[in-house]
Amino acid sequence: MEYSLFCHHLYALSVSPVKKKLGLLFIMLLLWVYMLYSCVGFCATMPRSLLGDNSNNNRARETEFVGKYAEAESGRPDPVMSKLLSRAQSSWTDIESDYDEPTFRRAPRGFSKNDVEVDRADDWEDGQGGEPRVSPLSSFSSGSGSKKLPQAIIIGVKKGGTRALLEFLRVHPDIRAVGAEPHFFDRNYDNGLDWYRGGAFVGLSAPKKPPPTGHIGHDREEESRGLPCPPLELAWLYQLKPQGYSAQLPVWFSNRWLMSPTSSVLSSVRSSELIRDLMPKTLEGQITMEKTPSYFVTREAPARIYALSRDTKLIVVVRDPVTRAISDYTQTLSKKPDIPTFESLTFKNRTTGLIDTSWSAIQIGIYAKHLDNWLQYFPMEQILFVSGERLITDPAGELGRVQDFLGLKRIITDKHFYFNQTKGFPCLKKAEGSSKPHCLGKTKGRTHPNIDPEVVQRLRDFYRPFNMKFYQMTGHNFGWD
Ligand SMILES: Nc1ncnc2c1ncn2[C@@H]1O[C@H](COP(=O)(O)OS(=O)(=O)O)[C@@H](OP(=O)(O)O)[C@H]1O
Repeated sequence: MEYSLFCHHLYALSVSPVKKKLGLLFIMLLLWVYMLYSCVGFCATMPRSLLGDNSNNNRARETEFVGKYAEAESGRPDPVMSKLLSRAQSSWTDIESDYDEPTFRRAPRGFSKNDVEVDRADDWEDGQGGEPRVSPLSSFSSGSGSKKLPQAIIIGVKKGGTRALLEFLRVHPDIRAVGAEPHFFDRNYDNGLDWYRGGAFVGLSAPKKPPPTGHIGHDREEESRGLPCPPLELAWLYQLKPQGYSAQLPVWFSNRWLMSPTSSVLSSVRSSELIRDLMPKTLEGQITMEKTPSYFVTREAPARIYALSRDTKLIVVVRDPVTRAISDYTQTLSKKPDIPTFESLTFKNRTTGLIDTSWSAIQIGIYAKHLDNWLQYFPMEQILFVSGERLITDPAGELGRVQDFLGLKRIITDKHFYFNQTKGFPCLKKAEGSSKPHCLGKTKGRTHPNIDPEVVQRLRDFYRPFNMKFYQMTGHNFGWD
């Protein structure tokens, strides 16, 4: 019966020209609906960033998960997490941090001893903290992997050798590391998790609006190596130009976007004025890492990291606190040549010989005190102490310990290093993503000024009991005394 009805309709269509047209229209409509359906399916499989998926939905789902996790742990809403979660709702375009603002801009009252602690632009400026050497665009367009929050963090110490450790670790195929220091758990915590995982405008002068076309990422180091400017992944910028990026990468410079920046412009652009990408994409089994040495001395950092994940593995590169203090001072001196001498900054009162423990260069080296703060949240087994001294004399040995700690195969061995006589430090035979040898930049391994031996001795005496306590706590004698 149905069959004959269908035949009848077909017959009727074939005879009437009006019905013929109607039938044709109907078929076109069907085709159109089918195409629409396919397109919707395709869009759903596109990377969420391309779709501008900063949607509250996804964030809500994710934050709900983290929040529940934190709540379940404590049995009540976690205030740290609540703050984090509430901030995670803010829009991408609001992200503008004081990431790189040197203290002396904020405090025009002349030199403060502790400028040194907050003035942490060095990694960016020398390019060591630059972009991932593999263009993020490639992973973005291929859609391979996903951005994860770090499972392991190098939390300190400043001037301990943290950059060397991270650069060496990046050679491992199972490690993906953020080049720059995110400073999430100290300065940028209020930016929320999306900022930490994703990417952002950073710096004071970067505009809230994206450039008209692509975007940039560049640092001196990459330029000196002759690499092309790597574009940086930033979802909503790609939305503006989804077909790809231009080889002419615009740069925000002197309050405007330069569409064809010259190399001299690029080399003078402060990294804080670039658009940065944070977490790299990782594949299953790969570990995401970052390093921010100031975490170790940040009171709130342990609780914040714990709130995010109590399983985070922590690595601390420690170095003789006296040499560390001199290294710290040398860094400040390189930026502000007019500062007082190390000797005069060391003492509250030179005649009484009272050490000024409020000076961050001194304060950071009281490792036992800072470690105590971390042990309130993390067990000792979750913290690995790397010797900054051994990292120079036996990098492969220290890297072996780190790989074991991270549960990775020992892939980085002495075959990866050579000692560069000119640099005076071990360097990589091949850096990650390159076939060329790679030493750290000139801000690593500076020549230290000569310090009065009496002052050095006084500092050694000052640190000795704290060092002993630290050896006791870690179960390891670092041999500084
Ligand atoms: N392989 C290699 N190459 C160059 N430099 C090396 C290396 N290994 C360790 N170091 C030491 O690292 C010191 C800088 O430490 P950080 O990277 O932790 O500094 S920072 O806190 O990120 O500014 C730096 O301190 P200074 O010598 O005082 O400049 C170096 O001594």
